[in-house]
Amino acid sequence: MIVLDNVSKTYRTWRGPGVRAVSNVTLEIARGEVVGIAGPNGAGKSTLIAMLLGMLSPDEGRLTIDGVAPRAYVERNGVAYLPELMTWPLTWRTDEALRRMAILAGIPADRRRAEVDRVIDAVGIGEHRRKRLKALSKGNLQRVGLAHALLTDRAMVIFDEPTHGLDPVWTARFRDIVAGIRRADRAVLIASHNLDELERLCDRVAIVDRGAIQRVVEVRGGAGITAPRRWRIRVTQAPDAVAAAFPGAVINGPDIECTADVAGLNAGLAAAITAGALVTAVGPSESSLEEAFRSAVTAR
Ligand SMILES: Nc1ncnc2c1ncn2[C@@H]1O[C@H](COP(=O)(O)OP(=O)(O)OP(=O)(O)O)[C@@H](O)[C@H]1O
Repeated sequence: MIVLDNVSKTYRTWRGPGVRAVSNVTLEIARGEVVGIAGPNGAGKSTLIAMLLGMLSPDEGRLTIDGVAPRAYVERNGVAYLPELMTWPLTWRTDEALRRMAILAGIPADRRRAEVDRVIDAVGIGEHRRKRLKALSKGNLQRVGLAHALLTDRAMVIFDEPTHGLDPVWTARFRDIVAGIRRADRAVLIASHNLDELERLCDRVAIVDRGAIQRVVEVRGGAGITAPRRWRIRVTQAPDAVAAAFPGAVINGPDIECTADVAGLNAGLAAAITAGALVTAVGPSESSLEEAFRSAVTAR
């Protein structure tokens, strides 16, 4: 559905060579997919999103959505977009703001009230519906933005830092909301600094740095199960038995850090338990996305 073919964008300045914010990005996003974009500050995520929304044009390469330029696509079909920062007048009241957005989205008058109620309910802001936006907390304002994104039935959904400002309960609920909007005919793109969130929500995550895609990581469906990775094993008894079962393992306080694939992990644990280890917890020492991010992004 979304095709970026060698897309680049440079911000021109009066002096100097300008800033090449996006550099030769090639990526395809199909209907049915949830794709993440991760990258450090200034990596080019917002510039990519602005081009997908048709607000900026690439100055090299080709970017199409359903075969047409983004601006034409968005004008024809609309987009569900949650921006990083809310830009509506803060004197608007929550329900009135959403009603205006419903009008702009072309929702017929007889369904408008029900649709606004539905999204207010979906993001749990019923008690704030008559408040002015300026009186809302940051997290509740973010939920209003999310309500707006849920208001329309769009095939392209773009979330920019969607859980920014949300408390842990709503961060978790947001995951359910994304699970609910995943659909076979819809492409969802999520830009976030929260790798844990991207790992839980997305099928693939593009790691962007200095304007370029450094890696695309498959994060779903047990991808990488045969690849060795770092594990952290906690024991209350016989840590030496665990260390002995994993060549190169390091005992670090109550934890043992080791490297193994999933089959090796199970075999090593079985041997350690037989040798008297009492295992209380086992988990990856860092997520595979974190590992990929760390190796793909140049420190600065
Ligand atoms: N209007 C602009 N004029 C000139 N340079 C810009 C402009 N907007 C962004 N840039 C530069 O382009 C590069 C990419 O910026 P962009 O905002 O796309 O990054 P980002 O990944 O969204 O960053 P963040 O995570 O901090 O939001 C940065 O070097 C930034 O300074």
